[in-house]
Amino acid sequence: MLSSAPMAMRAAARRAVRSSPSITTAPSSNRCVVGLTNVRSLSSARSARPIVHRAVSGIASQQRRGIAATTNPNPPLGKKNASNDVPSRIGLIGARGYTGQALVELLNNHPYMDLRHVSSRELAGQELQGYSKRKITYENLDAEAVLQLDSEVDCWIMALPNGVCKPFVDILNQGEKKSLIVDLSADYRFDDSWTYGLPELKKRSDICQSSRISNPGCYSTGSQLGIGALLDHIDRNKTINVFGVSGYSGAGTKPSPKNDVKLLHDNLIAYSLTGHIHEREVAHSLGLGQGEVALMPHVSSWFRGIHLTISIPLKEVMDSRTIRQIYQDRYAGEKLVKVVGEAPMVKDIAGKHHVEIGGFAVDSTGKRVVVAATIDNLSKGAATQCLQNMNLALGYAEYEGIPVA
Ligand SMILES: NC(=O)C1=CN([C@@H]2O[C@H](COP(=O)(O)OP(=O)(O)OC[C@H]3O[C@@H](n4cnc5c(N)ncnc54)[C@H](OP(=O)(O)O)[C@@H]3O)[C@@H](O)[C@H]2O)C=CC1
Ligand SMILES: CC(=O)N[C@@H](CCC(=O)OP(=O)(O)O)C(=O)O
Repeated sequence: MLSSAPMAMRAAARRAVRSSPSITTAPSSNRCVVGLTNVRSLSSARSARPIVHRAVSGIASQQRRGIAATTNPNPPLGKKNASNDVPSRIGLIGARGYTGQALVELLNNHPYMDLRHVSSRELAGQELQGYSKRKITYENLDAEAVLQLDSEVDCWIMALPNGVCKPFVDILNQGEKKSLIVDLSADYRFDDSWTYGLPELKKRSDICQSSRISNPGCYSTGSQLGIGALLDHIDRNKTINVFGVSGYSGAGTKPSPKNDVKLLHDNLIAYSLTGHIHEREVAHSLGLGQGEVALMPHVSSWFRGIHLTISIPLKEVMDSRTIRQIYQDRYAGEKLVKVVGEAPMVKDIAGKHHVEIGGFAVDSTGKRVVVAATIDNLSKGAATQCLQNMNLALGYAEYEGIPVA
């Protein structure tokens, strides 16, 4: 919950901070140093203590919020710095959808984030349910309206279908204030001016300093974490095959055969068996060539959770134990990746925030391993990863507000 101080008092405090004559712009040369220090702090925060108040405060995020760098840019863990009393103000575009709902739930439990605006064309005028920190009414916000509200928001989350959020991004790009934008769609995942927010495999320091974060989706995140640890051992002349089955929430709320519960009953539907956009995304992001990864997606009758069976060709003979150890070493300390022995089950991952990787069955040649991974498409496949990225970019401890099992 947010602090119990009345809203008016906190608003006055925020105005005071913003209008402070002592506010200056930190020299750009400081940014990288602070960013790197942040990353070190984050690692120690992860291993050292469960509760970290706004222990790291990214210069980039302070500048976005009009707050000067403090003289001590890296305050001790557990101590608040000057900006800590001011929760980050969040706008959620596409709040009616499945990922939007998952984000509302997470933000409701985040100690330093304050949801301010939620948009839905269908629910405009209705009260947002499941958010207890304040009363919020759904608004129908177009791009112009979002720009008008930008001064009241530190971070916009775009939880819109693919191909819809460009006008919002374009208009915010024109504005002077560079609020953080995290986009859940696939629209900017190949755009080099955006940061691809997969913390476990990319540079956290880049995410910390970014104001445009493209959030990888469910198949992409599960596949990359399932393959990424073995990159140095893959036979690049052969194809990595990923057989995936998703729960139907992966298809969103817009009615289609892929979320038709009647059609899915006792059924499994294969779709986009070649050329799915996430196939290209996985290869691109892992630094592999087109055609090196084959993704075969399916959807079935459960609501949330994805199972991925990944067959990886190896360039040398390896055994199961060695491979499992490679995964354990690669993901040591990562709270949202669990390496297990047996192939994980999709029923165990629903509602959880991590990815589980196991199986590690090596065939009789010793040159092919089959790895199984499970991920909740709405959590680590979308909302949890979004919050992880927001925490990093807004200067909070990476797992703040994320129930880590
Ligand atoms: N579902 C999943 O498991 C995952 C989804 N994603 C990605 O996240 C994004 C959101 O997915 P999801 O929550 O499932 O989608 P939903 O279909 O459940 O929700 C879409 C949301 O966008 C709004 N919306 C739809 N069309 C428009 C439009 N033209 N203009 C403005 N608002 C619109 C809808 O509200 P309203 O119609 O009321 O305005 C709704 O709130 C997608 O890009 C998806 O690819 C990523 C990972 C996993
Ligand atoms: C069952 C189903 O339809 N799933 C979606 C994947 C959802 C997802 O991964 O979202 P991103 O598109 O943002 O990555 C699909 O195949 O397009």
